[in-house]
Amino acid sequence: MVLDDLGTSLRGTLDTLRGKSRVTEEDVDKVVKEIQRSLIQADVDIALVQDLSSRIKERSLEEEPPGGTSARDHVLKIVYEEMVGLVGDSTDLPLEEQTIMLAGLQGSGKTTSAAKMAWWFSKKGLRPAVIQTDTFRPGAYDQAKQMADRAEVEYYGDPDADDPVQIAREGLEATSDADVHIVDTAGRHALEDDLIDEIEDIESVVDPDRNLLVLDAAIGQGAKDQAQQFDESIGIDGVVITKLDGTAKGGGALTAVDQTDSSIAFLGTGEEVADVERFEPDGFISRLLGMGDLRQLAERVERAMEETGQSEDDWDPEDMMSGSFTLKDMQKQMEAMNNMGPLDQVMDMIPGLGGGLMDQLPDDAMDVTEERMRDFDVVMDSMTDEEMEYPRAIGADQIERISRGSGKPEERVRELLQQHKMMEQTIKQFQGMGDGDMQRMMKKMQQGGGGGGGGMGGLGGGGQGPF
Ligand SMILES: Nc1nc2c(ncn2[C@@H]2O[C@H](COP(=O)(O)OP(=O)(O)OP(=O)(O)O)[C@@H](O)[C@H]2O)c(=O)[nH]1
Repeated sequence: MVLDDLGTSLRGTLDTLRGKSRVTEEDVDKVVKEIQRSLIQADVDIALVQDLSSRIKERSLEEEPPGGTSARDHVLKIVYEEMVGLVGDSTDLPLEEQTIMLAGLQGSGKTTSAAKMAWWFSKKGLRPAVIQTDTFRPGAYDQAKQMADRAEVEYYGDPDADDPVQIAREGLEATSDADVHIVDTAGRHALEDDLIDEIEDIESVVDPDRNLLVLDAAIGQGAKDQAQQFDESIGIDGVVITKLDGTAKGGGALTAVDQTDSSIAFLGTGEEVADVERFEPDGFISRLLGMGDLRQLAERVERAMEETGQSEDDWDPEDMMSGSFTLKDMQKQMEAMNNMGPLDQVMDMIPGLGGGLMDQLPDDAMDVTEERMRDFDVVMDSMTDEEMEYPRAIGADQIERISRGSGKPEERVRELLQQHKMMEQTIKQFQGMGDGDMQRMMKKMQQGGGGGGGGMGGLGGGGQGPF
């Protein structure tokens, strides 16, 4: 993820401010240096970095922290606000009828992003259609069709046609019952004149409400020229940054946003249709700084529940808080959790778990955890209903039988029981709390994760369950 190590290094530096009530110039210099180092490593334009640094420095030293705010929280709040300012607002995308055209170089992730965005709009209750106008790359038609099928959205393309403008025109007609049209265009190795001519022709037929530039996060400063040319030709309203799962960069995309005076619309975090996030500056920066992102977490939980066929009512945290927590509950949660995406991405969204705690784990710890979760699932399938309901009553003989039945070592069965016990205890701590207590607890978790001054923008909403 972009700027991955910023949260950790910054937290280390900010921790040196603990206990201080005022910041000195030297303190702020240290913080600013950390930020500069991370941003430059992530390919953010030097001029942008310098601007940001001087604003953080100036504000930290000149602004008077509100009474009772520690020096650490004062600086963190300013860093947070300035970073949110650096990434800018999210591209305005009303949930209504519209046509979006995608532009970008070959391999930037346009086709994948078209399907992901269509999937995203469909989850918001709209009826999207993807129109593939790429006649240049063999296989583009099939790839786009497969992705659209996976996203379960309407698709139009014509593998035999060679005029993209005609495909666009026919595609819009053929999908006239859809309300969101996403038009994918051909890419090239580099920006060639014929690509620009082609995209301008398609644009004049499609008459899109928004043009989004799709950029690979690893692009670096080359993004600047590309963004400028596309902007001059068709006008860019927003940027989709793809492949954020595979790089610690992403700064080039920020340059493109700056260059086109636009904003970020979506983030791509994997190859599957569901690996997409609507860009939300406050949540994104919170996560980056290790403060979690409850809004994204809540959205993933909601989707995961939909996929497992559970409704909010089946999984009401209040219910779980008042009753006993059985292995059946644990299995349900694990299933939902699996549907939420890679564990490390999910963990980053949990206040108090993002950044710091994760960084202390060895690199393969998450793989081990995912593997272990799969094993737990197999182990649970070998248990009787009664064992699932009353795991505390499981004795040595039963452990041996379950181990044999599941083909997993006894050690795994014990680990599962141990894990269940720990979760049950966590839930007990939550039990009996009123809403206000719950909020205080959430706030505390945020602060524990380096969040400092509570109430920072956008961290409302609620994660559910103890994971
Ligand atoms: N890991 C990861 N891979 C991605 C992401 N988005 C796209 N890809 C992969 O990047 C490769 C190129 O993506 P495409 O969607 O085909 O790119 P394109 O811009 O349509 O390419 P052209 O049609 O050739 O212009 C594919 O292998 C995708 O699976 C992402 O967010 N994460």
